[in-house]
Amino acid sequence: MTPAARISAAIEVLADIEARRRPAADALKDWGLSHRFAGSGDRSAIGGLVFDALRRKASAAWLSGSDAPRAVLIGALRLARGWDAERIQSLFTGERFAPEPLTDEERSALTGRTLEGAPAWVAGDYPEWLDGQFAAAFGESRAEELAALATRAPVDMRVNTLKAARDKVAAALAHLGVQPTPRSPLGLRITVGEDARAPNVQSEPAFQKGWIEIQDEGSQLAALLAAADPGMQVIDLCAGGGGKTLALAAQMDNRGQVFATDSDKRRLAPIFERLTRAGVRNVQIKAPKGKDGEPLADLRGHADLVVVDAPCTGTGTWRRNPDAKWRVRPNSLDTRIAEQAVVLDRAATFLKPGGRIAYITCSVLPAENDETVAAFLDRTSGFGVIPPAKVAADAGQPDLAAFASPAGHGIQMSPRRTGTDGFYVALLRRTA
Ligand SMILES: C[S@@+](CC[C@H](N)C(=O)[O-])C[C@H]1O[C@@H](n2cnc3c(N)ncnc32)[C@H](O)[C@@H]1O
Repeated sequence: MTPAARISAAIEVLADIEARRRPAADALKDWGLSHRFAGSGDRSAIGGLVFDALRRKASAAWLSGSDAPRAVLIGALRLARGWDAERIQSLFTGERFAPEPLTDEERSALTGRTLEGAPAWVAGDYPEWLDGQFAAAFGESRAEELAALATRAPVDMRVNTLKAARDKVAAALAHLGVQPTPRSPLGLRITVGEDARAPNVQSEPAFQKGWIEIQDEGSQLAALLAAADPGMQVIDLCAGGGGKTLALAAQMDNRGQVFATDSDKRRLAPIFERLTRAGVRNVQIKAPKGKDGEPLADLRGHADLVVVDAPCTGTGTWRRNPDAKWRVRPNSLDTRIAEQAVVLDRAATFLKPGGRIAYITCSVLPAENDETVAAFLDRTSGFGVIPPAKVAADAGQPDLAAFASPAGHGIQMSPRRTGTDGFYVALLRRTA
């Protein structure tokens, strides 16, 4: 397919997402199935265009003066890819498979309109109903913070220290242009280029040998801040596919024990193969036992550390999942907040005196970060917050102390602040 034909296809997919209110991944998959001539390069280029348009949907519509899929894509080519009117026009020729030529209005919008005077939710590309939450999180800099969350994320990997050192892995992946991550001592990063196409890291021998896991630097830092030491008894209560479990086991150098569980058995499925590939030997998977059964009942009062990588809205990962930001609804936020309370109350039952809960989300909303922690502390005696500066220093990341959350209970990362996804981490110690 020509570059122009890919743009026409992306407009078609955006129209389908809009008309049928369906997830972008489903619309892209269907498009691929009904256009079998398109190769994998075409499909990934079209996906890149669609995701760039979703990242900048509100600001692109503002610039173009219309929220029609074609207008949004034109605006996004300018905003996300820095294309000028001439370059855009060179592809909008109306020739075979190319989109129709730019109209006079489209051309004048491209050259004349700017984001000056746009409200924060337009400049920052987020749903207006979340403005109060972002104002509480970031104050006057919320448009800049959210604009950073609307950029493309790099591909980050965590080096598995059970099997390899970072230098060795960097040498093995030199052909992908990897660089060390700025903060995590375990991370390597590949910056994604203008065409938004990321290399297929999973097909690399280094991946297959278990030297690396794909994990955002913020997620790596969250695991480091949890400070699991060799020999500890650790519970990973929301283990899901095991991203944090693997990081904790490596930090513990395969010594001590990690008990990994999740309320949804299906989510645990990938973990078994991942543990084997990574050479992890100190993890026990505890599948959930129906509605009321507690698979960790014999660990009550025993754990040094319970990691709660909580269910959340995922606002901190909008760079990677831009579709999600236009799909999040007030009732889904309420549901997540209720789940967070349940999981924190459950976590508290496993700690021995002096033990800690690491409460982690990939969200930047105070409602599911500081406010969830504050509500837990209000209803639970015998717990206190470990000051973020101490948490940061103990994990060998003193610079993160500068990013304390608004109420000061945790550390709030973000693309603009820390160059990572928007992870939140609070450490709570059982004092009695
Ligand atoms: C953010 S995801 C976990 C991601 C995972 N830790 C990782 O690093 O790949 C949150 C998980 O919490 C689980 N969850 C939701 N409510 C729960 C509960 N009450 N107890 C345990 N797990 C729960 C969900 O099924 C989901 O897998």
